[in-house]
Amino acid sequence: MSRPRKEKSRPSNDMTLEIAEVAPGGDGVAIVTHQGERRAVFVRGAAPGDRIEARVDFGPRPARGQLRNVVGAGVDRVEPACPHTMRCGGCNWMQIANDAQTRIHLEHLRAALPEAWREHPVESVRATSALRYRTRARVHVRASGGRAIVGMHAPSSHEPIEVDACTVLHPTIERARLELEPRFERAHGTGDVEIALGPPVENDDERGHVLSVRWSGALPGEVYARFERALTPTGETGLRGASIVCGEATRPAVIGDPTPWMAGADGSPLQLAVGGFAQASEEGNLLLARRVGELAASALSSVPNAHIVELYAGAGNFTVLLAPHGQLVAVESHAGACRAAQANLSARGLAGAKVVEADASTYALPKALHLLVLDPPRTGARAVCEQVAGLRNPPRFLLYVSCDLATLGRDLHTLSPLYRPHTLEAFELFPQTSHLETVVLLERVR
Ligand SMILES: C[S@@+](CC[C@H](N)C(=O)[O-])C[C@H]1O[C@@H](n2cnc3c(N)ncnc32)[C@H](O)[C@@H]1O
Repeated sequence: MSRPRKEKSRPSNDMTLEIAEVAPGGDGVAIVTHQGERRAVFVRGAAPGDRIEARVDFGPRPARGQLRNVVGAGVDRVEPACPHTMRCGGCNWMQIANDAQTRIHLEHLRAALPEAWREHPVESVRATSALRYRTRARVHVRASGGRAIVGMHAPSSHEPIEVDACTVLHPTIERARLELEPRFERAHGTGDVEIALGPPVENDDERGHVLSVRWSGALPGEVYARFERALTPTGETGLRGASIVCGEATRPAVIGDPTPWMAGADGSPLQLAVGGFAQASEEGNLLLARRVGELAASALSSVPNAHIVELYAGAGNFTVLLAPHGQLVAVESHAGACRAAQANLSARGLAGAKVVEADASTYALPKALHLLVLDPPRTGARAVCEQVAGLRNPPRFLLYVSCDLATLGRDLHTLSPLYRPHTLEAFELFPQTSHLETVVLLERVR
């Protein structure tokens, strides 16, 4: 007599699943029949081709599976470089080989494109470092009873979890992260700390870091005193400055110089805004920004004194490369980023470019425009693309830099009747994660 199948004695939601593919959000997807219905089950931490045991919750749609055990590894599965990957919300693709990450990203990018553009060639640009690349980190602090926990968010949660080492952080950022916990001793409350790099120096080992702290209530004086004592001079790795905003305060307490910096793609340092946007990887950004500059230059090569608008300009990462090609207006909503962009332009003798502090989504585009550059946040640029689609004379070239495939796809659909793809490039700026940076240069068809 054959033994009864083990699955039958389990509760119905403990299942063996075959992972058919990975969804753009990063989860593995299995298709199962549940109560006579075909259901998709999304599982964090799964790789394509995996056979896994999972506890499945059919309540939400799609259903959610919690990975219990990998019983058969798919060909793309690797041993994660970090032991915390299932507890930490930071890197959702540590279990997928780097080559496969790139292949899946390209599949996701193609699927997001308007159908008529899916055969267009897509270049993939690999990150030079797949570990220790993040030059910016946000960590979460919870302090009570004299002790503080500094950690990353758990997946789909705002609870900080402690990790003894983070393999994707740049060594300077990782050192700074590990120094934080004792600095918050005897504090009470919760907070977020952004860790970024200080000004570039010749020897990268001597690069300092800066902190931007946002705390729920008041912080005791001894915490400020610890940050002050930690300040280190240029030429030594350590803290260059901190900006601390507590409770409802609108102005920060400033210790040292908290200005974050990164290497600019034109070879000069680029000042960033405290609390403003910064690309996640300095090294990856050099590849990205250089390419944006090259594509703009090639699009405008036959247009003397071109009119260029750059929306979502940040602190001028691309602005300083676009400004030499014509009359440029850069639009950004963060006041500190606008000041930094202006300073970066002035430091390069490019003060003729105009920086406008405004909402890009309602910014009225000028009638004659040769190039429009967009680098929106993950929510994309729906209103801008609708405005472009309604213009009598849309810009001849549109360069869209995106960090979110879903909103990029939506916006390209709006633009597709007017434009054809000139260049499509996928930048692996966030290795070990499902996130992808995309650069799309479009040329007007009529
Ligand atoms: C993805 S970042 C790009 C910044 C810059 N291109 C860079 O590479 O550093 C998006 C920028 O858009 C800004 N932003 C977000 N919403 C905005 C809006 N409605 N209007 C103008 N700028 C906005 C953010 O402050 C941020 O600086």
